[in-house]
Amino acid sequence: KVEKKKELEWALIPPGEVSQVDGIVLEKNICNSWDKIWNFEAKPDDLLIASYPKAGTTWTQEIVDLIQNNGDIEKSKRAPIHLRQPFLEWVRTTNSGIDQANAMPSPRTLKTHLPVQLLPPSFWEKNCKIIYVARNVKDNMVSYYYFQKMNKGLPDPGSWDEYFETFLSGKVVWGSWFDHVKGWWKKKESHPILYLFYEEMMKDPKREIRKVMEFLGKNLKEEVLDKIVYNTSFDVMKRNPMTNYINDVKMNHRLSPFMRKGVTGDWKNHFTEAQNKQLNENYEKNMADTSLSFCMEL
Ligand SMILES: Nc1ncnc2c1ncn2[C@@H]1O[C@H](COP(=O)(O)O)[C@@H](OP(=O)(O)O)[C@H]1O
Ligand SMILES: CCc1ccc(OS(=O)(=O)O)cc1
Repeated sequence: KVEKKKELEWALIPPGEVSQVDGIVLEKNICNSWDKIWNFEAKPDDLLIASYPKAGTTWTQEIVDLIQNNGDIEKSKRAPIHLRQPFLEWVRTTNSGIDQANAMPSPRTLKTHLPVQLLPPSFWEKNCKIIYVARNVKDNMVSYYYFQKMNKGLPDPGSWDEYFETFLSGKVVWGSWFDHVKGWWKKKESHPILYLFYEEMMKDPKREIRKVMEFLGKNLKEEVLDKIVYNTSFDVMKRNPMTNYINDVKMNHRLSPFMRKGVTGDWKNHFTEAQNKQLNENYEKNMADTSLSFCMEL
């Protein structure tokens, strides 16, 4: 009965409305608050975790939080991840990521999905450390499709075939995957950015966690690193109410859980042969001007 009530309540929530900032599709709430977001005052000791949506942001956030807390699991369970690390551009009627960040003591860790050109300039001026995480386009697209289906904060994605075209056109919330990953990759040349890959995190989580630790200037014992690897594994994070967004009223986990599959190569279960060919051609064209490369299967 409770489940049925929740289902009805979710069905009544209108899907997210969008508008644009400088040609980038964003949630309408974000566009309406753009001046406040753009003028956000970063501090030199802020750490920013940036990504295209569904690239492994939450995974990276939990790794960072556990490193900062020397692997203390209980400390990382102090609050849901979006309260521990405010989502910079997130806006709701009574609250926003900016308000949360402004009310927080330093050192702060923040999260954003903004493309590099829309990041508030104070992050560059204050030379803040940034961790960017990227995921191969095919799995990223599949994951985003399911997320748009289950999250009423975003527009309904339509059918898979429709979404495939929308995604490739770049007219999805937070913009083109290609421009996002390339823009942040380029910025790495002039700014302290640790650029991580979801697929590398899957292949060797301990190696990637160590990279994060070194970037943060920490030195943790091997057993602490092992503990972090275990507690940030997909199965553990899926069961952790502080990382699985289970209490977010806009998300319908019965339709598709936030912690969905956590694998590389699930795109093979969704792409038709024709779609795979179209994407490969599109990929070649769009990635011709970058040294960035991705692994599509492990
Ligand atoms: N610890 C973990 N290990 C592997 N994948 C994880 C993970 N935690 C979250 N994910 C996956 O990362 C994606 C969500 O990314 P984000 O946090 O950026 O929204 C989802 O992918 P899938 O939908 O492919 O399962 C989710 O399952
Ligand atoms: C629409 C708001 C929203 C909420 C949560 C999100 O999660 S994630 O950043 O993709 O992990 C994204 C957008």
